[in-house]
Amino acid sequence: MFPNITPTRTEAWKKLEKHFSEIKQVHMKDLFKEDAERFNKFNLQFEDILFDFSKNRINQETFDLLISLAKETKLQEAIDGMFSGELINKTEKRAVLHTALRNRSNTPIKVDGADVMPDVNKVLKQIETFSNAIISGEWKGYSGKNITTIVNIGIGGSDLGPVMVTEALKPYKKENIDTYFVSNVDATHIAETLKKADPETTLFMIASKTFTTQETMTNAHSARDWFLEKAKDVDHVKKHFVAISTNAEAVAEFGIDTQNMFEFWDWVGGRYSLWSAIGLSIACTIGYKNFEELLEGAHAMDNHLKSTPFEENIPVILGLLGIWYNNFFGAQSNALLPYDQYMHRFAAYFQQGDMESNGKSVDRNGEPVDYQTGPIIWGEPGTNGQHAFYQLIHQGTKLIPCDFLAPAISYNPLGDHHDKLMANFFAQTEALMNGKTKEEVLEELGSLSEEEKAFLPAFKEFSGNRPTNSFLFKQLTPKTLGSLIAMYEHKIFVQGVIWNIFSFDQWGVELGKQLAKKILPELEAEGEVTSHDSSTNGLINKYKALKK
Ligand SMILES: O=P(O)(O)OC[C@H]1O[C@H](O)[C@@H](O)[C@@H](O)[C@@H]1O
Repeated sequence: MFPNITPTRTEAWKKLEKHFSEIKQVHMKDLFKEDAERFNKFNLQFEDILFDFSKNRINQETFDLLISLAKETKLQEAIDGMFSGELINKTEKRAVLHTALRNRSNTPIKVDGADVMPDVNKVLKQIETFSNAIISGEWKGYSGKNITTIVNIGIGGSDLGPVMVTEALKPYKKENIDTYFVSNVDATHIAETLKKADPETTLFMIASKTFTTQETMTNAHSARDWFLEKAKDVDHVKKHFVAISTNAEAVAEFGIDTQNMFEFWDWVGGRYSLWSAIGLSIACTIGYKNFEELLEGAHAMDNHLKSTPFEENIPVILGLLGIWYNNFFGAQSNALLPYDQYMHRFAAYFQQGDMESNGKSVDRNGEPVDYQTGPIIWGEPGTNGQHAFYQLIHQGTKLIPCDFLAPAISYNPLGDHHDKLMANFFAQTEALMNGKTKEEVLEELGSLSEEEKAFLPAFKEFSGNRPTNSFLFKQLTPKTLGSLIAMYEHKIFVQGVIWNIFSFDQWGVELGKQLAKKILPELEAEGEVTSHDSSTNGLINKYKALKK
């Protein structure tokens, strides 16, 4: 049985509250001074990834109490439940098995008594065959030319993962294939993309789990119209349109040959679907072997989560540290700061991953929670972020726990760029931890007037004691990226279990969708709209007047 325990009622939580009142004033600087072994105690190595969590506002007691919180909330049972195909997404009565998509050991995983692995392997084979045919040029467009452009049309989970991964793994990109992503229903997105495409050499991937999403269907129809304007014959559609979906009926209705459909299943959540056929654009961009490496990396992290004691379990510790700041220090957000330009969509990807999963305010019994749940996720790659928002992280009134991520080896070994980049990474985490005292400021101000010395230090002081996690890995290979993504996926899972919320549904995105459907005909009809509140009526009517 999946656990259902209110975290705030556990012994560990009560102890953590008491412990928090004792440790909240303690400065990390002193913790480092007191213990020369602190780094050694609070770092873990997973394959090529070093996880340093020593720059956190914790001591051994905090760590032990957090681990007991995970144990008391029966996290291990929850992990076992997810991996074994239990219907843990209870509000949708579904299993949660993105881990099966990358189950490289191929052990049977059962949903409703049937092993899902044969189907998973069948679709993987289909992805392999198809991506090889596209990359090799064996697959031809209607006029006999090779495919050179892929346009993936999807949104949310059917877009963000492939966007993030194809950007992150650009060094592995096949030279003869250019991949674009269209998500927004704003016509600008598709119009600007199609300017770069030629119908004879373009392949559209219509990616939608439900195949009913308004944005995706609208873009798909516009793409089809654009294609047919030149290709003329509807029979040519099958060479230029493939579908990725769980909804075969809707795919056929759209006019895509179901032979060109790549299936996935309702036990794959949209935001956890890049490992499924939704990853087809990834495989066609970087090659199937590299896509498989991505799966390997994720699988290795899955095994780590499943079978490593919590004390050495990276996603578990990452999740617990997040809870420590979120629920005890009152931190509201978590910044993801990759020092790798290729990872520039990483934070955007986990905005959906984390916020759609844990942005919930009722527990597993349907009762409102009286404690904080999912954080706001944000971030930009370093050093851009440094020159934009780090001011607030260093000296603002909000505590913002940050994750720094970087490779030791750059794919672009140009001059001393990478050392400079990394010098900034290390300097930032050090500065956030140490801060700068009044004495240090005064020393720097040596030659200034007494008046300035009295006035300026208040502004130039840094309190420090701002927590960071550091992830330093050898190089951003497909395998390492797979592990990093799975690590954050599992961090989200761990937190959802402890907060006793359902992490795998997303009812909160429905209301806006429903209302938009209702408003659309009102925009197209003649006359004034009066069916809403005065603000909404006013805006709609102004819009109708302006667009005339
Ligand atoms: O793949 P689909 O079905 O088009 O859904 C796209 C997105 O729609 C909604 O915003 C949510 O349900 C997301 O989780 C999902 O990723």
